Amino acid sequence: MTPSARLSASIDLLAAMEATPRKPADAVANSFFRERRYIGGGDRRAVSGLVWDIMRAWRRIGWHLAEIGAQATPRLLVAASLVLKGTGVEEVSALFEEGRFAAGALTLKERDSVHALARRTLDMEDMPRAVKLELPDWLMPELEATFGDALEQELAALSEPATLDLRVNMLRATRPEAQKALAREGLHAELTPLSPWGLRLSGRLPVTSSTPFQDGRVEIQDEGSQLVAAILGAAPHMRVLDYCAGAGGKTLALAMMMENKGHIAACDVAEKRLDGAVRRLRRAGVHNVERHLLTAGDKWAKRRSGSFDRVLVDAPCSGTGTWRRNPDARLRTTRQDLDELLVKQAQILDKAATLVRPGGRLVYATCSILSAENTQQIDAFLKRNSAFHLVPSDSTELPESLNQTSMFALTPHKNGTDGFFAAVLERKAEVAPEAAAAES
Ligand SMILES: C[S@@+](CC[C@H](N)C(=O)[O-])C[C@H]1O[C@@H](n2cnc3c(N)ncnc32)[C@H](O)[C@@H]1O
Repeated sequence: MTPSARLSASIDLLAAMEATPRKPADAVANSFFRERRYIGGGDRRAVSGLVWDIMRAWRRIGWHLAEIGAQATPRLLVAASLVLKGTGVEEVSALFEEGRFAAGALTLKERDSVHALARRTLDMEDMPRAVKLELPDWLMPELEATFGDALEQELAALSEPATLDLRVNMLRATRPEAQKALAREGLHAELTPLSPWGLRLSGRLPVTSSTPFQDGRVEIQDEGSQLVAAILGAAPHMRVLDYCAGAGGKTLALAMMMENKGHIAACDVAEKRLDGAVRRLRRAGVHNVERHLLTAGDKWAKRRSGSFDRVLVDAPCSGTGTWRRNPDARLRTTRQDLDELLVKQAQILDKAATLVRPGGRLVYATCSILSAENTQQIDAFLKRNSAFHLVPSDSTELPESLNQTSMFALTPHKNGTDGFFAAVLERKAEVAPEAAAAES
């Protein structure tokens, strides 16, 4: 593709995103490229790179365009993004050339806007704080309360592109073995500093076509997500429930911790997601997992009440901890979305708690950085459920810095992971009748 054809494809992709504002940008991009198989890998990466850069600067570019009285059309967003990041006006105009597959020349009005932007830079002193930080206005107080003075640093780290983390499947290989196997295919990975199973690649590399991925020695999983699985402390022969299992990302890690021994029930309300786990479980050589689709009026949970040693609630959440990967979500999340999620999380937590055996443990986790979804949910749960209390994790797989912690809130800035929260709760053992009588 010529540089102008790449701009043209970027403009089309932005228009497709604008047409489906509630759909995650990566889902729109996937269908966009599926329908245009003629766009090769290098071009696809260049087009996505440009569009993702624009999304990371969405409010700031929009603010500049509003300041000069221009409309934020996909064409102007692309042109403005280039100019505001220092590309000369003439160079940008030349990129918008005529020709088959090209972006087409800038109109007179567009040229005027580009000229008006020439004296500006992406970040300006007089921008409102929420614009500078690429946040919806309503989220500012939430995040100020969570991060205080560290807000700028935390959000800057959440704007950086994410690393690509892998979890080595110890059922199939050790970390050094997997690392060597990847290196033989040109994929150079470092050990992750916190997870004992993690490898880190920098940049978007074609991992899924590599042999170690295809034969189940490695799985894509952020280091923070690996630590959420680790904090549960699942061990061989336990009965474990992954209540919001989705496509099984954490189920796979739990099965590995259990050395494929014991039983895992992986539940979810979304059939398609749960189906997505089948191939991954097979590839990883996991065979101690039963999948169960939760439906209204289902007796499954009732029959298993109080029967699990460990229960993981990887709750549906705002996903604010994964903004590095989904920069569009930063501006798509609404106050109403959050309010609905808070209700849902509390309901799921209460339901999942009934499945924990006396003396058993429940881990509540989110990939959110908002205290409303994290510590505040735990505080409220403990007030509603006096049978539970916070306890230090008994996992032997946590790094020293998190050893025996009862709660963590990881962030890209502090830990180099996605933002993840986890809290360990224990259901108090039932007091035996004789003991109760002696106490009274
Ligand atoms: C954060 S995702 C889980 C990701 C998954 N654990 C993983 O590691 O790949 C949250 C999941 O909760 C599921 N969910 C939503 N409402 C639920 C409910 N009422 N009960 C159980 N699962 C629910 C969603 O379908 C979604 O798959």
